[in-house]
Amino acid sequence: MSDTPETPKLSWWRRLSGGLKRTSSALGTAVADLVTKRKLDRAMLEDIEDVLLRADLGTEVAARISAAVGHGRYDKAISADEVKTVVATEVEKVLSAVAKPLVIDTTHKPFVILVVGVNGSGKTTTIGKLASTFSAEGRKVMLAAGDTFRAAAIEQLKVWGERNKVPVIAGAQGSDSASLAFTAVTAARDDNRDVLLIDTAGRLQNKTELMVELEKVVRVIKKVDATAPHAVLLVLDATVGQNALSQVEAFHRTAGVTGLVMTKLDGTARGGILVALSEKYKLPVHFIGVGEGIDDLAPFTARDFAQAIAGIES
Ligand SMILES: Nc1nc2c(ncn2[C@@H]2O[C@H](COP(=O)(O)OP(=O)(O)OP(=O)(O)O)[C@@H](O)[C@H]2O)c(=O)[nH]1
Repeated sequence: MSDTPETPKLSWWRRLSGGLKRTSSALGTAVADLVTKRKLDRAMLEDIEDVLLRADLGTEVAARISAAVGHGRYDKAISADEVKTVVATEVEKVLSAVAKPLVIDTTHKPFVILVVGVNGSGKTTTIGKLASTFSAEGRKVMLAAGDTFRAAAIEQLKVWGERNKVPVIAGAQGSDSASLAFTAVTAARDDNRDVLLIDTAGRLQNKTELMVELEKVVRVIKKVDATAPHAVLLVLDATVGQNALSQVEAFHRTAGVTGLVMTKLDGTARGGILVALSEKYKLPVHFIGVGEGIDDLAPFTARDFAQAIAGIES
């Protein structure tokens, strides 16, 4: 037995492919059942398309994959591995178009990043991880506890601030989040910070109120710097599946989302939805979260994700 520690890359891949196992196993088993002892025909392709839809890949991508599987293979035997390879190839094509790093434009000081998403999606944790990443790059970071609705969210952000040794601008629970954002952008500018990460509420009394508040936060930030926020990151929980589509719709309309972060890809994720929403909205995907720890945020790479979904060893 080897006691060589796993490389970060390997342990990260293991968690991603493990998290997407539910999707990849279901897909692998269903495809194997369909192709065994049969030659490819229209009915088989329709069945394959259904399997892909159940994996949350969306109608357009499912149709495209099934057409690619059929291409030149009618009346021939096909293996499950061949189908998986086509799935990985087609999914990678969709994701390659959106896999983009988050670029910090240093002409903005501070570069203001507003982090939005529903309650529990992983906003605060992602901010903590991003603060660590940016600090390691030598940037001066500041955090703002804009989720003034929940006392625990404020405390949680303070803990991440201490862990990263970066200042946190926070108010009392129930205080106005837009005015907190105003204070934070001003403080970050006065303190010559490179990056300001602003947390926001994921839940208020109702969805309309949440969106109204978010609009106000954006409006007020612009009073300090008309070009801000410079990035609006929507944090999506990979376990919610189809629900992610309506979240993208709502937050994009309200806050002008510039990029996505998908979290909880280490658990029992339903990551296929990232393919469907990449096809539909074409928003950049910057990072994925594969755990609760400070280092468990990785830049998004199309190939790894596509192979993990298809259940192909990287
Ligand atoms: N397994 C796993 N858990 C995560 C990941 N990201 C966040 N979490 C956990 O998900 C839970 C919710 O995360 P938060 O960061 O508090 O989510 P939030 O969006 O800020 O939630 P509110 O503050 O309630 O609006 C916490 O228990 C986190 O530790 C991830 O990538 N993987």
